[in-house]
Amino acid sequence: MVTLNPQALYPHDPRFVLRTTSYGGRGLFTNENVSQNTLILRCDSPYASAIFLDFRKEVCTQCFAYTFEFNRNSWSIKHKSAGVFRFCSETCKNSWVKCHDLDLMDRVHSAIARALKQTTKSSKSVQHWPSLPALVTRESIDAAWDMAASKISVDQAPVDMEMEIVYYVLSALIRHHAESVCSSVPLPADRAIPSLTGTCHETWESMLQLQDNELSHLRVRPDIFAVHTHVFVFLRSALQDIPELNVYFRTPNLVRVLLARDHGNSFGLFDTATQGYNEMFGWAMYPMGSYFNHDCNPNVRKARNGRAMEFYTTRDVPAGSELCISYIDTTEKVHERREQLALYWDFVCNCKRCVKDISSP
Ligand SMILES: C[S@@+](CC[C@H](N)C(=O)[O-])C[C@H]1O[C@@H](n2cnc3c(N)ncnc32)[C@H](O)[C@@H]1O
Repeated sequence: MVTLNPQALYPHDPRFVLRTTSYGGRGLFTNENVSQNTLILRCDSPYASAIFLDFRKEVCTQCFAYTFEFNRNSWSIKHKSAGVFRFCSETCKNSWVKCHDLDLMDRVHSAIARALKQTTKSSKSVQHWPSLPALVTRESIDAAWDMAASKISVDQAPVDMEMEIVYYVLSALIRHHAESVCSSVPLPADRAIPSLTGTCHETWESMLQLQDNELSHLRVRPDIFAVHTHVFVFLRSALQDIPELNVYFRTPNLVRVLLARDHGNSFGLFDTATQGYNEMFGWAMYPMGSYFNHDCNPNVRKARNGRAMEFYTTRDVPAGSELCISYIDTTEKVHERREQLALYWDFVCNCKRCVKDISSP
């Protein structure tokens, strides 16, 4: 059971406070006047992330630089571990190497490769799998998870989209393991996890404090249940001989709470060079950045800066105001904006601009 203590979440910065809003759970408010273009939050590194499989050769694992922005086809600097990780420079490769337990990474990636060989490839999502009943409730989701978790292994390999979630979950669990090692045996300074010492203190605990969107999401997308449970059973079977990680699969709880917070809280990773249409090549969770509610006339904008996500005010903001970003393209008309927010974010936007636009179309 997670105890929500929102006030304790921004202890490092007394300028901001989390409060419950009348319309959309908690929101982040400023205690002071903030002038335009102020950097109000910098999240140095995501807690969990994944690059879409199609982009793995083109996106730097460390700084997320995208080859397209540099007129190249792929990054050639690889880490020997299964050839999965590509980097734009030796500096990025070295930064990544410093923050990872390479022996563990090697064993995990060999285990995943072995598990993939033992399953059959299919272009369809998992077949003959427990599904959710028509009435989706907490209880029915619990029962369906128990049923799915009672499966010992899977015959069918995860499809590409599921493999991306496999890597996303792995990134979080490897990080969670590193935190537990850090808290018992402090790592030498040059092996410290950067974002634990950076502006934001992202931890498993800060991930747990995010809004749980499992029920609302599965009501809209019940098909995602098979995806999540397939990922869990596949990973549990693949990692059974990895003692550092197999402890996280004794029950589905850890993977489930992580995935329950992925939807609705994670950020798309987009290229930063293109004007107008930006290409999305992956997604990432920056827990401290996930308290900004949406507004169609936002006073905060987000900007990815390498691996970091930064948040800047778009105008002068008076003390006491809520700080909001936009989750969508706000140049769209009100009906399109509301449709997108309902479809992808499961809420009806009632921001001042939407209310005004609806009453005077
Ligand atoms: C990234 S979280 C923002 C923080 C969240 N309110 C909380 O308490 O953790 C996104 C979720 O906040 C709520 N939300 C954000 N903006 C909203 C809005 N304009 N109207 C209604 N709900 C909103 C929705 O539940 C959405 O899925």
